[in-house]
Amino acid sequence: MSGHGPARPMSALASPPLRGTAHVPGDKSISHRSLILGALSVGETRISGLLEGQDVLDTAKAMQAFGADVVNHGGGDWSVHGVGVGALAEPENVIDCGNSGTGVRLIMGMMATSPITATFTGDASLRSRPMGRITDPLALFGATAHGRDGGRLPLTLVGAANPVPVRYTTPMPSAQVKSAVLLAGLNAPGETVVTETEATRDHTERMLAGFGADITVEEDGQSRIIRLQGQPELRPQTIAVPRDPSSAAFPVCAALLVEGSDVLVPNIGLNPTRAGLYTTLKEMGADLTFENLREEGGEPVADLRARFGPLKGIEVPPERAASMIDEYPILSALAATAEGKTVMRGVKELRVKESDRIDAMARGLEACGVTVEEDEDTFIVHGMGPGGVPGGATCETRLDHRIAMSFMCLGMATQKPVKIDDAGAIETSFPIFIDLMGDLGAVFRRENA
Ligand SMILES: O=C(O)C1=C[C@@H](OP(=O)(O)O)[C@@H](O)[C@H](O)C1
Ligand SMILES: C=C(OP(=O)(O)O)C(=O)O
Repeated sequence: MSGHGPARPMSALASPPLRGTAHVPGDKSISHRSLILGALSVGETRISGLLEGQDVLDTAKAMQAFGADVVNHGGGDWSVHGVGVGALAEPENVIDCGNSGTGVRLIMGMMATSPITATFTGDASLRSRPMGRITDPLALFGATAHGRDGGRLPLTLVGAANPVPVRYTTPMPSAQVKSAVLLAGLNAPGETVVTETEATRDHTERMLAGFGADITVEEDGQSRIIRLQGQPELRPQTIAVPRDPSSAAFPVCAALLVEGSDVLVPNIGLNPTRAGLYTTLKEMGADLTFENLREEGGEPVADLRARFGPLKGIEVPPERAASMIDEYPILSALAATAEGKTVMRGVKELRVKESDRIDAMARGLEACGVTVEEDEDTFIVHGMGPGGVPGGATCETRLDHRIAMSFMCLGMATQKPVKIDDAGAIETSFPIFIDLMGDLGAVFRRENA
């Protein structure tokens, strides 16, 4: 969907202690990949716990356009009858990936080595995001992209008729770039090798192995070399999607923000390539426990319990950035209520997300009375202590779900309410956010546009 209708302003008021259990939705990264790999397997892939956020629904629709049969059985249960590697149909219309960088970038990778052409677009946020980071490596396989200035959407990708395998080192830490190259490598004859110098989320590698691809990963510290043999026959799978640690971050951090809170967030995927926020919170002194640590579907899972308590500002090291890249907005909101400053280094990738997240958080926090400092790659928040943030501002959300949810959480613990100009983007990743937080005790108020 390339837009979400009229703006929906909303305010967060001071909250009583948050109490209860928060069942957050399925992991967004794994949900996209389940649909895409399902479409590339011959036969039926069954998925339970799929995230039914708009980003993933747009990917489901795209898979239909490429020839897969995607069925929603209700209650998070979906099935995909795939066409197989190398057998994608040419879409009859433009593929609209809405707000989703993951969706459009992985799908471009998926089709780049098939002899078909597709045109991609998205909402104003997605149309502003760089796609050259994907189309450059896809050109090495033989695909051709015709996009707007800077490789932006709308963009037409002409898949390679005679693809060749590729060796590629990702120039920035990006699981989307790595995954696009691996998905393209699936239909290239021979071995495609992707090297990353900083480890990023590894769901694509894990899931490709699960679907029967011949893939190996050699790790050397932070650096990883991934080798994939092209043209496998992928086997359909039964997938139980773990709950999303990036969504769990909101009820967890809200509990750490609001005095007297005690919240349980069960069944959270804690893949080490995703869990950097939780390490950071512990370093800040958070009362956070991991109960029932176990393994489910090849991913580590635990029940998180967060209780309010004093937090101190810390330095978050740059090498941790990839493992918590989507959590910096909520961390910066939380940091505003800690004692002392929180320094986040190595975070320039935040500038090319759904919005420039450093700028969006900086301007909103300043409007709420918080002192911040920034340069291209660093963000510093000066904490004002529990109850110390004035609030009383309207924060721009810029079509960015994580900015919207971060300011809604901050407003639960500010002296005056915090208003956001539009809650609409929250639907992309966490459609039940408002109700779930309300059930824990949060007080949100819809405002007039
Ligand atoms: O591969 C993925 O599922 C994702 C990778 C990350 O993006 P980058 O690859 O651009 O860092 C992350 O921000 C996004 O929410 C999901
Ligand atoms: C960056 C994000 O998503 P995407 O890149 O898929 O739009 C996110 O969910 O925070």
